Order: sequence, then C-alpha cells, then structure tokens
Amino acid sequence: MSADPLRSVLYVPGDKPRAIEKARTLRADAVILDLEDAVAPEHKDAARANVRAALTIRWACPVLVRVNGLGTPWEHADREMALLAGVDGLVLPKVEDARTVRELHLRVPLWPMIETPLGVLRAPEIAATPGVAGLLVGANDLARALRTRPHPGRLPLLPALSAVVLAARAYGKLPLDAVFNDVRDPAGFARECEQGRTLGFAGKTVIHPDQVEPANTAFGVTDAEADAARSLLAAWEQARTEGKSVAVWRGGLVEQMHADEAREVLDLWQTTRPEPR
Ligand SMILES: CC(C)(COP(=O)(O)OP(=O)(O)OC[C@H]1O[C@@H](n2cnc3c(N)ncnc32)[C@H](O)[C@@H]1OP(=O)(O)O)[C@@H](O)C(=O)NCCC(=O)NCCSC(=O)C[C@H](O)C(=O)O
Ligand SMILES: [Mg+2]
Repeated sequence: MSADPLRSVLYVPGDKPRAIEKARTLRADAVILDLEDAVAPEHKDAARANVRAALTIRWACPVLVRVNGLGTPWEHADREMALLAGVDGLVLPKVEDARTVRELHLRVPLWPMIETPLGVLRAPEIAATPGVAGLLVGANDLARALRTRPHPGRLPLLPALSAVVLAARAYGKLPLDAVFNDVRDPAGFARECEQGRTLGFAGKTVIHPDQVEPANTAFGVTDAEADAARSLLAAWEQARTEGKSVAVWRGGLVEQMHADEAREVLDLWQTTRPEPR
C-alpha cells in the first residue's frame, strides 16, 4: 500500500487563480494544476505563469501539473516551467505508447493519462515504464474516441476501466479513476466512486471542491472497516499461535493474503485519519 494515499486528486484549472487559492484550503490528497484541456489556447501563457507562482508556495499535499501534450505548441514550455519550479509529478495527457514517455527522460514521477483506444491497448507497457507512478483515466476523451453513448453505470467503458486497473496493478502502480462531470449530482458521484473502488481504483480524479470529501470517504477506510480488520487480524494471529495454517473469522476462511490485506486497510486508516482537534 502506498504511504501517500490518493483518494481524491483535484484538477484545478491553471487559468483560475481563485480556484488555485481555494484548492489550498481543501483536503484533497493531491492536486493537478491543469494547463491542458481546462485552459483555452489564448490563456495558456497566463495559466503557465499562474502555475509557476503556485508552485513556489508551500502546499499540504503533492502538487502535480498536467502539461499540454506532445506535438502541441506549449509542451516544452510547460514541462520546463514545471520541472524548474519543483513540481511533485507530471500528468501526461493522451499517452499512447511507452517509448514517448521513456524518451522524455524526466526525473519526476510521471502520471500518464489513458484516454484513447490505443492508450488502453498499450496500458501495460505504459504502466511498466520506469518513472511511471500511476495511470489516470480520461473518460471524456475516451468516450468520444470510442463513440460510446452516455450510460449512468459507465457500461461501455467498463472493459477499458478494468484494463487500466489491471495494467497499473500488474506493475505496482496506482490506478486513478476518471472525473465525474456533473458537479451538481452528489448521489451520482457517490455511486461512481463506489463503482471505481469496487473495480480496484486507488482513488478518483475530481473537478470540484464538493467532490473532495465524498471521494476521500469512498476510497478511505471507515472506523467500522478498521475495527473489522483488527478483529480479523486477532483471529489470524490466534490461529497461527495455535499452530494452524488458516483461521476462520465470522464464518469465513482467512489465509495469509487476508491478513496482509487487513494490515493494508489499517495502514490506510492510520494515514488518512483526521488530525485530532
Ligand atoms: C466544473 C466547474 C466549471 C464548475 O464551476 P462553477 O459552477 O463556477 O463552480 P462553483 O461556483 O460551484 O465553485 C464554487 C467555489 O469552488 C471553487 N472551485 C470550483 N472548481 C474548483 C476546482 N476545480 N478547484 C478548486 N476550486 C474550485 C470556485 O472558485 C468557487 O470558489 P469561491 O470563489 O471561494 O466560492 C469548475 O468546478 C471547474 O472549472 N472545475 C475544474 C475543471 C477542470 O479542471 N477540467 C479539466 C480536468 S478534467 C478533464 O480534462 C477530463 C479528462 O482529460 C478526460 O478526458 O476525461
Ligand atoms: Mg482528457
């Protein structure tokens, strides 16, 4: 389990200084200062200057920058600014192969976005690339490229979502779920978080302050889950003390991997507990 949970990862448009300021007051596990699709071409230079200024400030969470993609007029200036300003990682949009990631020769953690059909097909090689910390799904671009129709349960995207989880997990990287566009639909957002967690995502990318705490809850550990993990571990350790290879807890079989999983749950609970007041 990662020492730095990424339950909620907030996109903040680089051309909105007020939103950048606001992001510092939220409890997102990380933020992505966006220079790509949230910023219109005529605002790119101003956004880059805002992001440079934001990177000089001390943040309570890791700060990533989503740079403009390969082949755009802004890619070099974006990367150079972010690297010089000391960014915690770069989000690379629309990545379609491992070679382009490798050839960037960047020494910060890289977060390729999987948001095209080719990107999905090549997600394993992209996830395996040294320097890659995790994969993000870009469901808006992907849905458009696949010509899917909107569906409340994301049915048409499920194979791609699972492919990204599979690729990331296979190489020990973190898969982050896509954004949910309707910022005025908290029930729909909660359902999609639940689905993302069930699919195996480590956290969700979000686009509005109101989505931060619900994502933290959905991808975090409740006190009840922590209690259950402690109880399972106690049963496991008791069984092992008695020389048994497996335990039975609440009527179910417990083996080593369940005990390992319970320890991971407790780690996450420990690292994400609100500070005592
Ligand atoms: C989605 C929004 C355009 C909604 O904007 P708006 O209706 O104006 O929001 P509110 O009035 O409710 O805002 C209330 C306050 O919250 C601040 N705010 C809003 N959004 C953010 C944010 N993302 N981070 C920080 N703070 C934020 C406002 O400034 C207000 O503050 P205050 O003045 O104190 O009241 C808007 O939320 C927005 O622009 N969101 C981000 C959009 C974005 O980043 N898009 C790009 C990433 S997603 C993407 O590209 C998809 C992917 O690539 C794919 O293919 O799927
Ligand atoms: Mg996109």
